[in-house]
Amino acid sequence: MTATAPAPTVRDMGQPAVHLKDLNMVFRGAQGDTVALKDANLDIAQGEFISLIGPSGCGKTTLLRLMADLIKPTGGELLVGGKSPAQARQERAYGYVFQAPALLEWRTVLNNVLLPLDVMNTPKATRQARAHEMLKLVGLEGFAGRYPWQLSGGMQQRVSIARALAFDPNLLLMDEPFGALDEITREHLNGELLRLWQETGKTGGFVTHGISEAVFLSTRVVVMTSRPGKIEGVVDIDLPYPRNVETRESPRFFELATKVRELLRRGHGFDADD
Ligand SMILES: Nc1ncnc2c1ncn2[C@@H]1O[C@H](COP(=O)(O)OP(=O)(O)OP(=O)(O)O)[C@@H](O)[C@H]1O
Repeated sequence: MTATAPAPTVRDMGQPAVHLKDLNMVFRGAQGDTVALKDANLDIAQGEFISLIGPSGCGKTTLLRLMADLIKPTGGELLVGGKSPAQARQERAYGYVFQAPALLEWRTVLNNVLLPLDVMNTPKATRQARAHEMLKLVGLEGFAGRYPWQLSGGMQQRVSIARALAFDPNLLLMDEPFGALDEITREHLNGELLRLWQETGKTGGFVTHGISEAVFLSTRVVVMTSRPGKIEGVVDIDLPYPRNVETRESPRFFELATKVRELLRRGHGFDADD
């Protein structure tokens, strides 16, 4: 399905959804220190969709994990919705989707989506309705009774997204959710994710290796480089909505993809002619 909802209102410059100021993350190890993130500065506005792109090891997952309070920064400032990541986590301000679907094989699709609601003891009367609503949102209402192993990889990731949205978080963090899928399935799911983002008005943080995917989905693409991991540049994606197959074939799409590619090449130390 292609996105048909009206363009979202982004860049609400009130309280940023995420605020990074000189953020640093150094992993200390027996073999020496790894500077996974150096002096990162970024504000993500409410309702934006930001992609993080860059070579392997440049700190994309680290940045996402910091936002999700899965690890603590070694320096700098990080606020999620104006609060510390720990507080944001307690208040269920974000949902997290991992690279692999991470579903419980012995629970049905519905019960996987219900899991966080069960754990948090959400009132029983609303739990089921909420889980069904989320499955509908990701286009899987007919699969509630199936088990994860009966679904394709793409469908499993949609269940993961439904589960991450169960608490109605403001921020949806996704770490290469479609990385293992074939190109056409990924393009289809990009369209679905864009629709979902527009329908829900969530703020999106998305890690990817795909330039097309990043440009198609995002309001801005954050290009990162490695050794040490840092933000090399940010590309504004001014493609109109709705975005669809034609969007990917438009001259502006190619211009923006080229811009992202040039920043990536600069980060790699390649010249334009290499
Ligand atoms: N828990 C950890 N302990 C030690 N080093 C770590 C840890 N997590 C990440 N690193 C190191 O930090 C750097 C950044 O890793 P990160 O996983 O954030 O990169 P990435 O950009 O997401 O890579 P990829 O695209 O391959 O997933 C790497 O050099 C990695 O080895």
